[in-house]
Amino acid sequence: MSTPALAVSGLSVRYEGAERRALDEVAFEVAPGQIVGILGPTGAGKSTLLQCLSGVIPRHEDGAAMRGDIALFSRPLTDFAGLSDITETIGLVLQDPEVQLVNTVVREELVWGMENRGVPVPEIERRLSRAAELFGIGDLLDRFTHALSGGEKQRVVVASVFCLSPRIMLLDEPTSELDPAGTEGVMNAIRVLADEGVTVLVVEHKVEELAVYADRLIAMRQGRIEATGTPREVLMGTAAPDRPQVLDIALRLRELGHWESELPLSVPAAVTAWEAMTNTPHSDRNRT
Ligand SMILES: Nc1ncnc2c1ncn2[C@@H]1O[C@H](COP(=O)(O)OP(=O)(O)OP(=O)(O)O)[C@@H](O)[C@H]1O
Repeated sequence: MSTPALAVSGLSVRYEGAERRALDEVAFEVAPGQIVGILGPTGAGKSTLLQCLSGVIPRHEDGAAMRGDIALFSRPLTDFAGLSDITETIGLVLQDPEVQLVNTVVREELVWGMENRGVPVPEIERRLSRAAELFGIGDLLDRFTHALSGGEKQRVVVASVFCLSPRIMLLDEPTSELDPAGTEGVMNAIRVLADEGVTVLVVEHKVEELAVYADRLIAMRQGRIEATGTPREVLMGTAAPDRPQVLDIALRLRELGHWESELPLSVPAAVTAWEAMTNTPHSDRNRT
């Protein structure tokens, strides 16, 4: 691999008074421009991992003892002067968007971080209109942040981190409050950014979406990495915490001798495979 965007080794965290480690000897690398999906049941350590990668632990979390090494583009995290220095490279979107919204109006929310960084006005305007287009928030720019729905808040928070133009984005369940269309919109935007070279780590419970959009998955349990690889490798393996329902159905059909094609990880892939197997276009089946 060329210089990894992220390199983690021997990363362990124990919260004060906790019986077990929240992270236990975690190690992995991520290439620039990849989307890595992080899966795992509640308490697996996913959020703790993102907080370590963004320097929140240990710098802003006294109650967590951390050891191990993290490097962003080969630069050890310990070499960064402070959180504001780290956020030049890495942007974190927390699980709860309320915590991250600090301005009254959406446009101010998107602009203030750029102004604080001294981004020139024409560039602020450019990023603002790109964010509005990518995350579908053009009609929200003049709304009060407190009056947005949960899903709207999530899109605004992701867009405001995008506006800071980080090389790595860490997203903690960025679509938990979004409907299927909103989820697809955010995932598509993430794909566009990754294709432009931004590295994205996204914690998600929506496994079908991860199967489609992620280049790699990391499956965690009890602070450890249980499996890592392509979505197919991880979701077909025994360590997968969840499987897309469509994959389970196709597996069952295969056992019964009714599914000859490659096993699908998403509904569109299943439809395409079904069309090929039955020689029946999906739209025709809808009409009959
Ligand atoms: N601030 C904290 N103080 C003490 N223990 C914590 C703290 N934050 C997390 N933990 C514990 O660390 C472990 C990992 O938590 P973490 O939030 O990282 O898991 P997660 O995989 O993100 O879970 P979820 O999917 O529910 O968000 C859990 O046992 C949790 O109770």
